[in-house]
Amino acid sequence: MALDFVAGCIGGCAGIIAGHPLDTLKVHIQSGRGSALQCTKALLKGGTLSSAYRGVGAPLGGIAAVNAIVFGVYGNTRRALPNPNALSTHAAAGAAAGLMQSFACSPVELIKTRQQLAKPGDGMPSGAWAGARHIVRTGGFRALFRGLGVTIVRDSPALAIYFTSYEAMTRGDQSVMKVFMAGGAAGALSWVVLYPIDVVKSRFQGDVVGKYASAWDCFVQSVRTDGWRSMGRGVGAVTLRAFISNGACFTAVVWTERVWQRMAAEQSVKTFAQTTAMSEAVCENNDRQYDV
Ligand SMILES: NC(=[NH2+])NCCC[C@H](N)C(=O)O
Repeated sequence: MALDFVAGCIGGCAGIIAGHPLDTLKVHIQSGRGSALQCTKALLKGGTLSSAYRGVGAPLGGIAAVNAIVFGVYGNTRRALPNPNALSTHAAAGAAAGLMQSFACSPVELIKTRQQLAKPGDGMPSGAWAGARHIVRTGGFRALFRGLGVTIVRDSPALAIYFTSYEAMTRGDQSVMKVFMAGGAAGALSWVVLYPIDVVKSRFQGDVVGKYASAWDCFVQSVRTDGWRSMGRGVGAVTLRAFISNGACFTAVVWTERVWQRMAAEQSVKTFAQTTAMSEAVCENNDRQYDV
């Protein structure tokens, strides 16, 4: 359990760091800032590491909470179901995890999205906590949960697909290359299938002026003004991001598990040696005392 959590956190951080610049590109394309090429050029103009990582604080800071929920709910649901190894069980446990993590993930992504889209002079501070406080101050506590419903609709099926496809691809051999490829493919699949929902979510959460009354209204208005094609815009960026990010994530998870297990094994060898040395000392002492 503790291992799942530590590995999940290290993996999550690796995934975020590897994927954030492409995530920002995705959000810009989704929000209608231009084509993939135009947005890439505009973002590269920023040119610094700090502009590439603007908005990374909230996901990085929130990953512990999000992954505690994801891996906790996923593991416990799996074990509670009658057949923990069936693919359908992985799917059900993934869906449950996706539902529960949305309550943490949605506000985290709201702060991230607002910071990624912020322009100078918007008054949006760059730190994660300052960003949260700004949102609460300007829109009340409820504003922090704008987009919760659409996050649930995206992430329950997404995490079912994610865990089921990863499991199906890694049965048997777990070499680093295979883990990276399977993690990447599972991540990419989980994003591509539900992509239009993510477009609506980014647009809805990025809307600071209250243009959209609800996520549904955001969908209707977006299709009406920007056409159906707007629902697929940015899918290239998201696929690349998801592949790199989730490949890195699962590789770090498996690496952490291996290091942990090796440390645990070394520890038990040490404990065994200590116990043996101790009992030998006791024997010797007895021998001396009783003169045998
Ligand atoms: N569509 C999803 N939410 N898929 C689950 C993958 C989550 C993973 N942390 C990522 O950001 O890629």
